[in-house]
Amino acid sequence: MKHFMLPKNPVLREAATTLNEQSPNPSSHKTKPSQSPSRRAKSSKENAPPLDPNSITSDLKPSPSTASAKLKSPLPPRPPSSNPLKRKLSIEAFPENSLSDSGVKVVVRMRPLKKDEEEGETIVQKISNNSLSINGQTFTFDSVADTGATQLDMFQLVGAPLVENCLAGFNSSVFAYGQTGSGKTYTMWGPANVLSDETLSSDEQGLTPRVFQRLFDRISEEQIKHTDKQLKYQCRCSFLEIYNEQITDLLDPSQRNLQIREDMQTGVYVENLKEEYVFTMKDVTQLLIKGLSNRRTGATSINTESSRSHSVFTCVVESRCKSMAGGMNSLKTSRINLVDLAGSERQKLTGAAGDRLKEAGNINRSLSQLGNLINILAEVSQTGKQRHIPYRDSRLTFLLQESLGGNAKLAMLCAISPAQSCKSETFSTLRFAQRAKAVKNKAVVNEEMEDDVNHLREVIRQLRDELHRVKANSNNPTGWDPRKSLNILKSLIHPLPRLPQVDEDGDEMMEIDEGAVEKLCIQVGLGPAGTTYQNYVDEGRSIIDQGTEDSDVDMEETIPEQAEKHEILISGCAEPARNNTSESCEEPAEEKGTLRSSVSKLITEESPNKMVEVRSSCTSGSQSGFSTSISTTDEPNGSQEEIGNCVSPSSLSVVPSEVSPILKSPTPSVSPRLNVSRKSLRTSSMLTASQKDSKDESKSGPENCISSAKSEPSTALIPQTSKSVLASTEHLAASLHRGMEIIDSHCRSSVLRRSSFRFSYKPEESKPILLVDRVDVGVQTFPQDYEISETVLLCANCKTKTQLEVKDADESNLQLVPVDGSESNDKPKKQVPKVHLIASS
Ligand SMILES: Nc1ncnc2c1ncn2[C@@H]1O[C@H](COP(=O)(O)OP(=O)(O)OP(=O)(O)O)[C@@H](O)[C@H]1O
Repeated sequence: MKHFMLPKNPVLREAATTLNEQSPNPSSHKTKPSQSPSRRAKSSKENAPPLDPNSITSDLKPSPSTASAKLKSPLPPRPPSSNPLKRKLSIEAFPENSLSDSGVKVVVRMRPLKKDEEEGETIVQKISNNSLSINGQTFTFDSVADTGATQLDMFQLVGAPLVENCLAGFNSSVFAYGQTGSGKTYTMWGPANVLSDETLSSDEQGLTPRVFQRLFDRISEEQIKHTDKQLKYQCRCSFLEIYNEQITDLLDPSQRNLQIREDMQTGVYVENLKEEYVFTMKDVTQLLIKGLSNRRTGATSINTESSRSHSVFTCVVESRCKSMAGGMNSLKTSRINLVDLAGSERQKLTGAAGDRLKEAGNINRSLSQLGNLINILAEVSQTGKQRHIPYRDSRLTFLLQESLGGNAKLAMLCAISPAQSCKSETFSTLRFAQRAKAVKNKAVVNEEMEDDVNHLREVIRQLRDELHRVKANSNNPTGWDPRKSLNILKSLIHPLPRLPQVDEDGDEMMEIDEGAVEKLCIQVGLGPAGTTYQNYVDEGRSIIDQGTEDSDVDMEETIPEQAEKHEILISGCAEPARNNTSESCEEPAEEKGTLRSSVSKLITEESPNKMVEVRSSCTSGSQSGFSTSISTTDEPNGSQEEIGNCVSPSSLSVVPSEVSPILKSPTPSVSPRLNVSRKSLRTSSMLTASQKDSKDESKSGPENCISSAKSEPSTALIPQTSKSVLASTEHLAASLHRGMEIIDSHCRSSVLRRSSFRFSYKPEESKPILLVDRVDVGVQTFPQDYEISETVLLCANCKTKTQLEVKDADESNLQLVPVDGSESNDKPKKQVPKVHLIASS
């Protein structure tokens, strides 16, 4: 039979002998692109039926060489657990009424005896419409068609429901399974000489042409019925075969060894498989004739035109309509898979040799893998146990996986022979059919509503947000995200143009465009790029430092290097006080550490070439506030250079650069460092000298720090007064904003700018802050309507306050500070005493 396959493609015939020698490596086989992306096959997971392992001769069962071949099989790489989720989601995404917990429909068809078999005994008897017996053993299925069943009967049993399922939006598949010569091809396609009969006048028309005739009839009916919905259908078909584990496009036989691909959106598909749009029965018939004529067949002792490959005819049916209710568009997509498997055969029976033997081995192997898959699916369906489903065992099962236990309604058409000679094979087929009957698929209506799309987008957005939040918290238990804070800080620096926002959710290391920040600083008018950049960095760091008050246990390690680098250190209070402050601010260690770490990271990422030191200090005083001082040291050619700018109106300090009191402190402090720094940057927060003066100087110390903190719990800018301040980035950012306003104000009013500055913030009830005499160091950043009352020098070590007498300072304790505030080496510099200069009112 199969005389419709007359014009065998010579290319394929030739290829049949060479394909086995080709490497299965996908990269080694080029395929030309498909006609258009829209025509590219996206045949989702398609299905195929299994083979009873019992029917396979032992010499054809999987062997080590088989396993090796399997490893070489160029199936797409296994996605990282995304597929199960995808499948799960795709099923759960549908409303319950669109779900169909459908078992596999099994129909057994018994072909008539052949002439050479007629003398023998018929071993199979039909008992009822759904049961039969063989050698006294009864099998029950969904339907049993005996030898008198017609092609139309088979269509009514299998084809008609398939069409209705398809129009409802379900994927629908039919697999023809059975031993060679049992009538699979006859049932699926019908004889070739009647295939071209578009009127289906021949009783021998196969299932497939009948299905499409019915499909087109029903489409017409539906369109007439739903004209108000503007119902439109589109069908596109493809036809392929799997021969010796290689895929060939039967509609374009030059496309051989096609590769199976898989992605999240389209599922499993065959790359470069040709798809043809069909609009009439004639279109389909032409495709069937063309494809079947290209299918590989061969003569065996049982079947003169035995199919030597698995063939899969796929039609994707899309329907679009407008819902009357909301005018939303609806898109239903269903896939029809019509699969004619190659027949299993016992080599002893068929006497296969040469190519036939090799083909038989591949056929049996893939059918065996299919049978194994069915066994597992049946077990899972019956017991509910979770098991690995070996879809990747073969091209067949991988390609057809959606139909096997997945999103499809599946009908298994099992063809058997009643001949005595086929008894063993028939038993195997019936057992396979029994197992297939136990498999439960989860078919869903593949419909997308416009509203659904929008809803899913929103869900995705929310999930993404949640994921980002969790990721951020996993890295930072306090929830404080330096990236987020950086963005907030950037956005708060008014009136700066917004800097490019940092991806707060990115996994990669945050890299700050130093140039961009520098540019930003220039734009805001904070002074020369180099120094203002550092100021900018210090702003955030200082404010954060206010909240952390934590310490760096690595302080000791930083001392030698810092000493060598002639850094300028401006700090707010003397060492003991600072140290005590760090210890007395009663910050939770965890918060301190975390925040400190985050801040350090932020700063060091922004300023990788600068050593940054953050210090906080508090002083006693009822008028609490904070001031931030920033110092920058550049050390070109080893020359000592200091740049000190104090924006604070009332505090100014210069500390010795060689060994700063802070560095000497054995108590925790912060010294986040990256790389071998050529610059150092330190910030210490402190109360203004005027505030300090309001209290007894002798009370400055840890106790006063604590008391101050406790006495001013409502002062927003006193970090040590509330833990919430630590956790609130916005709060810190607000502090920065306030500070920046002050800076802005200063920038507008001040004639001079310096390379470093200090700014302070005080509650309204605090005393007026007086400007400090700049001398050569620092710069005042407050409006000039303040008057300097006095200048006091406070020793960084002993905290004693004295009148500033630069000339008395020990020359060895002098540092060079650029007068104009720039970092340039060319700028004039002036020696200043390396001691804290604190201006107090
Ligand atoms: N129900 C039937 N009525 C009449 N003839 C049939 C029927 N079933 C099968 N035949 C005939 O039996 C022969 C084998 O059928 P067919 O080629 O369809 O078997 P097959 O299962 O496809 O075999 P293979 O697996 O080797 O391809 C053909 O000549 C076919 O015409």
